[in-house]
Amino acid sequence: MKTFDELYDELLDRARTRPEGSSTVAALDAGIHAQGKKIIEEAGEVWLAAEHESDDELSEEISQLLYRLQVVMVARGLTPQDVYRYL
Ligand SMILES: N=c1c2ncn([C@@H]3O[C@H](COP(=O)(O)OP(=O)(O)OP(=O)(O)O)[C@@H](O)[C@H]3O)c2ncn1[C@@H]1O[C@H](COP(=O)(O)O)[C@@H](O)[C@H]1O
Repeated sequence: MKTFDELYDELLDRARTRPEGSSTVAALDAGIHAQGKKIIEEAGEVWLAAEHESDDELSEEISQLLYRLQVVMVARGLTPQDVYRYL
């Protein structure tokens, strides 16, 4: 179990250390266009899960969307604080 901020710190560390087999390193290397497509894909899955699936399945889809948003944050050099100031 981890918080949004803890996941962000983990992804930042992956970007810096580039460990073998990291999904995050692969996603960062794929570029902003591919990262954006993943956001759209996961957002669609959240929508479908909200209409048709269980709370557990919806929670998992939301976690994947949060992850994909964080990949773009890391790629663009945004911190959680950059985002929180608009909440
Ligand atoms: N929370 C996530 C996470 N959510 C989703 N994903 C990635 O998204 C994939 C699932 O998304 P899809 O439904 O698109 O699956 P897919 O179509 O089969 O995947 P692709 O073929 O498109 O890669 C997973 O296989 C992961 O590659 C994640 N990858 C990593 N994390 C967390 O990020 C941290 C760093 O992970 P690594 O960079 O892999 O070390 C760890 O805490 C992980 O738990």
